[in-house]
Amino acid sequence: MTKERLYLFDTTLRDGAQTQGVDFSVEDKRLIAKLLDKLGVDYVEGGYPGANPTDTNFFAEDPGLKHAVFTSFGMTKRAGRSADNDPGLAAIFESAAKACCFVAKSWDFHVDVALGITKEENIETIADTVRATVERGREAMIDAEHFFDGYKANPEFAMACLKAAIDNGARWAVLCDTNGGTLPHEITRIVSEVVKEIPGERLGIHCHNDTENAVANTLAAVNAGVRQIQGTLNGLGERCGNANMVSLIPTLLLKPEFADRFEIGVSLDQLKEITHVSRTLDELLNRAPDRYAPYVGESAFASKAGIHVSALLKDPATYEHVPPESVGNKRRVLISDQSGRSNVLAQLEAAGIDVDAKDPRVQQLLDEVKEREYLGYSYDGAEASFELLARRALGEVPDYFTVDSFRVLVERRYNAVGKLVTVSEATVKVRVEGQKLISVGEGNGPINALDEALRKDLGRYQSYIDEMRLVDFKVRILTGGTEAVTRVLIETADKSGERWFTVGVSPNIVDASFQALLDSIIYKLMRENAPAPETKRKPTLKAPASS
Ligand SMILES: CC(=O)SCCNC(=O)CCNC(=O)[C@H](O)C(C)(C)COP(=O)(O)OP(=O)(O)OC[C@H]1O[C@@H](n2cnc3c(N)ncnc32)[C@H](O)[C@@H]1OP(=O)(O)O
Ligand SMILES: CC(=O)C(=O)O
Repeated sequence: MTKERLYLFDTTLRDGAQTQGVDFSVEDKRLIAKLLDKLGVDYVEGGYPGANPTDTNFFAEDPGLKHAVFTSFGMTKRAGRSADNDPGLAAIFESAAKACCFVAKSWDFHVDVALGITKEENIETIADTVRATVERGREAMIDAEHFFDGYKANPEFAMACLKAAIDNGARWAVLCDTNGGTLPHEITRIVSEVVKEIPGERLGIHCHNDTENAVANTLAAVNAGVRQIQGTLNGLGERCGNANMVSLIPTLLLKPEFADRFEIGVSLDQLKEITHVSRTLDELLNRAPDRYAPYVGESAFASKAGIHVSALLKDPATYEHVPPESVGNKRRVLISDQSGRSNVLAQLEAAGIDVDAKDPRVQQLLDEVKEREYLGYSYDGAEASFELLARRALGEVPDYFTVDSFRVLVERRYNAVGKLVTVSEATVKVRVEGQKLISVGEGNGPINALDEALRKDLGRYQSYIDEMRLVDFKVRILTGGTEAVTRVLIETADKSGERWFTVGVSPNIVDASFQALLDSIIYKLMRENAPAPETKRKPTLKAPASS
């Protein structure tokens, strides 16, 4: 069966820039455009030339896309003036864009209230704008704004707007659910009616996510006949965002209902880049990646429940809807009080710890995890602390150094220029192979000061930890066992980009933080194969008697 072509139109750089808190520079735009091009999307809509200096500059040069069509956005010409005389259109036509996508009103209520013109004038603005674009040798298309609301209110007018574009040479008329309130069954019904008059290969879909149905609505529109999909990376976009390309692309390529019928510009090899693309965008925007994002989130293939893990290890298909590698993601097995022996074995194997499945220490370790979780520890987000717990149980963690004591002072005082300041100072006394070391650290808070002091001088181990940095620090007060305790989760990173998570629990926040900081340093020393001191630590769990 020959497959039909579906076209992907990415609007991260335009609708995505309409996300609260998102602000792209020209350089960001160039980088993302290249990323999208490499991924294999068909159109990269880069913004609105003439609307602001960033977009005008971005459109001044061709970004050198190899596959995607460089596309501008803009509104149709103002009523009452010709397309040749419209300054908004002039800026778009001066740009390096090869295709132009115009937002066109298709809801009579909007024509009346927002534009204050007649329906006939609106149709004429669409027709003239498209004609002028085609005359200049550019590919023209319209985003029929509020199409679904417009169709419900006045289907004849909504259809006339689409036809004004198509009849004057637009390659695409894109049906927009601008307010994002349309539901999948309505999309199916309306698109099925539209394709009776305009062929699906001239129609696109643009859905907003205000009822969390943008992806579902997009797929419903494809099933009903449209052949262009608009969306954004990570679902960025006005208000609640747009249809998420990062969810749509894997669905189109991996789900037989779509993969067997359609072809897209992204290959299965390119699909393996999608996790990287999604995280690169977050990195660029300084946003924490959504851990729970379908396909690409860190938790998308993370299994926690013992019953899941036990089956997953027999065959991943038991609990995975697609293989994580297909989207460049990874399988993760979590450890917690929801675990069984299978979780422990999988984690040990992932950490490179060789233990026989029948070794009684596996059950002992599981019991210890459950007991510690009851006391307030949480290992499903602190894999480095779990690995240390396991290796300590097996006697594999050297006593690199010993902390004799620490002290933290918090002082509020007037400084030399008479300003009231709160300063924190920490002193840590450690012993490294018999050598006593005392370090003092200052910080904007007690934990920061403690971290500074602890990592200031570890003697022969200092070079291994020089490039560590504390990335995140989360505190929760909870009831551990029967007492109120503080749980501190610390994320640490090093220069290579590796990140690891450790946990500490205590009724005292400084003590809990200190435990997590210590775990973080010891984990790093262990990963770096730092030389062990002469004396080896005894296992905390007894090895089985040899037979
Ligand atoms: C559905 C969408 O997401 S559309 C998103 C469009 N993107 C943006 O708005 C972001 C960039 N926009 C901008 O920088 C500015 O809005 C500009 C430069 C485009 C226009 O700025 P201004 O001229 O100051 O107008 P302002 O933003 O206040 O109002 C929009 C004007 O466009 C008119 N307009 C809106 N849609 C259309 C359309 N499809 N065709 C013609 N005119 C339109 C409105 O009636 C309004 O006109 P008015 O000022 O005569 O009332
Ligand atoms: C064009 C567009 O972004 C919309 O109608 O939502």
